[in-house]
Amino acid sequence: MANQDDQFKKVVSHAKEYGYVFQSSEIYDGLSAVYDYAQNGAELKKNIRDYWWKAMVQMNENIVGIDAAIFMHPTTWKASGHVDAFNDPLIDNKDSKKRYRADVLIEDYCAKIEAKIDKEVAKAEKRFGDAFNKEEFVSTNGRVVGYQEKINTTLSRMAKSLENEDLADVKALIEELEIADPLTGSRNWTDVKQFNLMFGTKLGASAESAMDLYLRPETAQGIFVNFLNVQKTGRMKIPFGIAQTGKAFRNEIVARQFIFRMREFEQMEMQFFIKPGTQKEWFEHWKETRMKWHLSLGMGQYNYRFHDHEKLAHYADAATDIEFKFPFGFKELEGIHSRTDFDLKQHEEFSGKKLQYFDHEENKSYTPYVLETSIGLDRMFLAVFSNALVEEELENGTTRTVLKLPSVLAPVKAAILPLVKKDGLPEVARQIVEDLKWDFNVDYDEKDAVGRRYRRQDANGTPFCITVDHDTLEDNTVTIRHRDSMEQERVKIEDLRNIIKQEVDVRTWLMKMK
Ligand SMILES: Nc1ncnc2c1ncn2[C@@H]1O[C@H](COP(=O)(O)OP(=O)(O)OP(=O)(O)O)[C@@H](O)[C@H]1O
Repeated sequence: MANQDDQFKKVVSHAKEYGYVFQSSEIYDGLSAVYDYAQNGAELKKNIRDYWWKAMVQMNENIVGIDAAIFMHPTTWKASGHVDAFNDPLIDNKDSKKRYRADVLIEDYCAKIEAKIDKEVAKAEKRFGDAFNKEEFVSTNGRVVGYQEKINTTLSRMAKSLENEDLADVKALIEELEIADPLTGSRNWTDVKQFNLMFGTKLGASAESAMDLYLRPETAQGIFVNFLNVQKTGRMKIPFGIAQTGKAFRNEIVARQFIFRMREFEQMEMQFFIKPGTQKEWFEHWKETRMKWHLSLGMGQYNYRFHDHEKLAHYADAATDIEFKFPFGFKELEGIHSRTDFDLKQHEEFSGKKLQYFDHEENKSYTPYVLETSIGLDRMFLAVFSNALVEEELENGTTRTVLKLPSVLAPVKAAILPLVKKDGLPEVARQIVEDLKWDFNVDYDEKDAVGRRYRRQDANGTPFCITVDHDTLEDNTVTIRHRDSMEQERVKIEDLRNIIKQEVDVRTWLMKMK
């Protein structure tokens, strides 16, 4: 656990030190769970967004993108169910005055038991060596079976109580399990209450005419209310999708883990409108397609897993999460939901407008079913960034910090370095910058010895360093150094553009989805 914590701390401090993520309003001591993307972070974020947009919109003839407003008519949120049901159960500790999510306290309790199971497994693995059969061990070892049962009964009781809105039982469970405030150890809890996560605001100048509004807690509803507009003006035929990226806001009770859980964040969502009855096939299709998108970035298959939901939201008939192994364990990165016709039907009812599709092949109208893929851009940023940050032991006994970002996403694609600040080398290097900047985001760096500059660019995730030396003046060649292998080769200046393009081009990466 200490290792995971250390790794996570390194991620957070590296993100600050190299201009990726800053605490918002830091000079005023920050604002809890709100972050700003800095000069490199903004580029990385934009590149992730573009990579998603190209895979979803540009590569699919039947998917189009929109950009709906953050403010929406307040009835939208009544229809969607957010006003009544977008709640988290909260509990306060009377002594520490700290507020927690009751379900998270219980889940953390279970995670601790899970850690005990892992410990037992590791011990047994050490004892039995190659003869160890994990599956058999966890299903027969008395202590492990007991732990597992405890987790199962706890989680299923919690799920049932939450579903039945039996908040008294959630509190009873916390008391029975003797769960204490993680900060102070106090068990002096208030009752569990529901807390709506939407931020409210007002539209209009005078108090009398002002209208209560919400900041959208998800981007999906902007797609649903525009469903017919897009379908008609784009002459879209089912099956088709509408995608959008944009800010969403949730007043999370406990926002923690850096940019994993924020109060202002960005989503990349796509709603795919389909014929009723075909949702199972499309659910499988999008599960597979979205996983391929993740794997195309080469961040290791073992870092991903599906988590199929047993307990479904009221609007869904199937749901799965793509979980990623963050520095603090496997957690949801993306949700794929089969949302039935719930949203369109609700908006029909609340607006009084028909939101149906006329199917020319079947010669009838129906309310389409919807398959949703929804991923948090900030979470994806954290996945990419934390996975990329490594410390490597080098042959000469030193270590280097390197940010092995997928080169298609790296903020700066190449750094151009004159070996020395004289003899006309800076001028040649500047000329290369002038030439490459039309195609790529490149950096010019002449400060410090070249070895230090290499290290700086490694830590910044720059895939290529291009060094201009005295031979360049003779034969128009430069040294190009590859970030991950540290290999260097001599190439012609005129070939640089193609060499870089081949490596960082979206096409090269997205082709891996095929
Ligand atoms: N507070 C948040 N901060 C950053 N990203 C978020 C936040 N809430 C949701 N997301 C992202 O939006 C995606 C889709 O939203 P969805 O409503 O399905 O999340 P969720 O199931 O409420 O997430 P969680 O269970 O982690 O709260 C999530 O998979 C996640 O990547």
